[in-house]
Amino acid sequence: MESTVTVRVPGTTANCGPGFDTVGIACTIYNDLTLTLSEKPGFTLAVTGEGADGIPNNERNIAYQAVSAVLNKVGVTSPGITIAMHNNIPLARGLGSSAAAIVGGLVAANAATGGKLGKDELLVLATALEGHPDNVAPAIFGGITVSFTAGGTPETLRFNPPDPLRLVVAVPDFGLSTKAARQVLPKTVPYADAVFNVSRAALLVGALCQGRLDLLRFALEDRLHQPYRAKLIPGMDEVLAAAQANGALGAAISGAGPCLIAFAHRETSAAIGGAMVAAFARHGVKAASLDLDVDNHGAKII
Ligand SMILES: Nc1ncnc2c1ncn2[C@@H]1O[C@H](COP(=O)(O)OP(=O)(O)O)[C@@H](O)[C@H]1O
Ligand SMILES: N[C@@H](CCOP(=O)(O)O)C(=O)O
Repeated sequence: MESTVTVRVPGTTANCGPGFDTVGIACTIYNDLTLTLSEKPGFTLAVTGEGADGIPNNERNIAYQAVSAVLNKVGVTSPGITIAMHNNIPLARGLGSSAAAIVGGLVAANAATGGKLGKDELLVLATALEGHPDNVAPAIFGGITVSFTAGGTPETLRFNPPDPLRLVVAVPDFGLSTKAARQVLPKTVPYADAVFNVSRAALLVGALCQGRLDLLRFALEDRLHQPYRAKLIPGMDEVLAAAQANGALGAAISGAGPCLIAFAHRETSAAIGGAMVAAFARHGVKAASLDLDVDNHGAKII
């Protein structure tokens, strides 16, 4: 019997300043993945769109690994596996392309085998493949997620964004793998910096829940990862300052970077995007801007 499923998965912005490896938001930029399971033996994988040339089309592909993880978990063997992906999320920029590929594979395989796994179980598989839960959680659940591990099991608290919240992303023309951006982080941080981040992360969640967008300029401040990653993103401080000077509610690195993201009201978003791109240009970095909303659905079958 043949089963074909297409899944649309949102990109995600993780950390949101102080919420390192914890807070994530789904954004209105999407990758599509079509999976066919069949009795006819064979494996094919094709990728189009963003970064297609550099993505493996064999068993090393993380979307294929995600499909396999679900088949193993539910005890299904499929002689034939065909995967076709179309990417709109830029690769290795800090918008969760790897999480989207993983979640696309998991959700498609789960649907194609009768939907035996719930979203919580998909979160466990996705976190194991991605290594941290903050992108995969909003990619699965949509909205804003606060993820944590309890007794070794990743879990997430999901809530809707305050209305209206616009996400303006400056996307540089160079890639930075999350792995490389994690290697510059220190093993320990000063106690005062940890306390600073606890205050900001708690404020971030409170401000987003209460719609206190005026507090985001403080709530997006971070001392755990951004200061260390600044050397990987030319002009980072100036780009963040340009966003703020042009009306941003607050600004931060998106994920592990190099994208920088400003939280904004709709009416100021165009000016903020232009100012961020211009500030990158002053540091010799070509960039483009994306004007996104929060995606409230997460991955869905289309
Ligand atoms: N559609 C895809 N299929 C398979 N692998 C992908 C796909 N999209 C991204 N990846 C993998 O994820 C890597 C980028 O992940 P990462 O460094 O975490 O950055 P980000 O998730 O911020 O884009 C790519 O180099 C590629 O190996
Ligand atoms: N918490 C992670 C988030 C990585 O997000 P990505 O979109 O860059 O993959 C980190 O900061 O390393």
